[in-house]
Amino acid sequence: MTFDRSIKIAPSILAADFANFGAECEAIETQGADWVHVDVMDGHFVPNISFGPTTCAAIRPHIKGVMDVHLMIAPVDPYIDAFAKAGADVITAHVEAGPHIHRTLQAIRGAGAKAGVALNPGTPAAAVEHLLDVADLVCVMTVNPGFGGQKFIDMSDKIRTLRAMIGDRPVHIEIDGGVDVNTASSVAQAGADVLVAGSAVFRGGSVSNPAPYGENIRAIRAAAEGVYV
Ligand SMILES: O=C(CO)[C@@H](O)[C@H](O)COP(=O)(O)O
Repeated sequence: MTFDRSIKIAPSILAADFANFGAECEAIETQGADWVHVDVMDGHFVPNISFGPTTCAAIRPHIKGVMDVHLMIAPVDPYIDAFAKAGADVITAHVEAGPHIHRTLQAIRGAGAKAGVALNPGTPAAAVEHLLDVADLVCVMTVNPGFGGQKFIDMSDKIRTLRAMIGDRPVHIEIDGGVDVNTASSVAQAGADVLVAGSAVFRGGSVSNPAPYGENIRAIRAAAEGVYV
């Protein structure tokens, strides 16, 4: 995985057809997705249950690019190796998920993946200030995690603060929750480069009619890059 700050669209398969993950991953990549975002939920850290490392391993052969795994679980550390072995390129853990996030990020890198740290809407940017040398990505939640299709919460100030804090370090800023053609521009302007979008990408399409996925991805990308279509 090489680092750059260009806009990357990462569809969340939480909004895909759960009976057809492999084909859905292939469809979104064919339609222009840069990364595939995989939301892992445990029914404990967040009030919803999605899937685990076995599902990640099953979809891995259907993803040519980056598999971006967002762990909404606590504890995290006992499961890092399983997600790394499942083929995750990026593993993101929440700063709120345990007392030793620095150790967790080191363990993710030690397992051979890029290390991401996520911040819930109520957690300030300062929570990652001393983690930026052990992190490859900071994920700013723009919804309270647990469900797709929620209303976007404006975190522009936090994104700007993080962007300044990161400086020249090769650390991505990812935005997750409620990203669509209306919200992509403000988060990109504030300094985000990875935009996770679930419902706004999968809306209107299917594996047998994937063209809307491409239209949705292009529209979000254009909004983020400042060129409205
Ligand atoms: O992690 C989460 C929710 O917890 C997100 O990845 C959502 O799944 C994004 O979905 P939309 O808000 O784009 O529908």
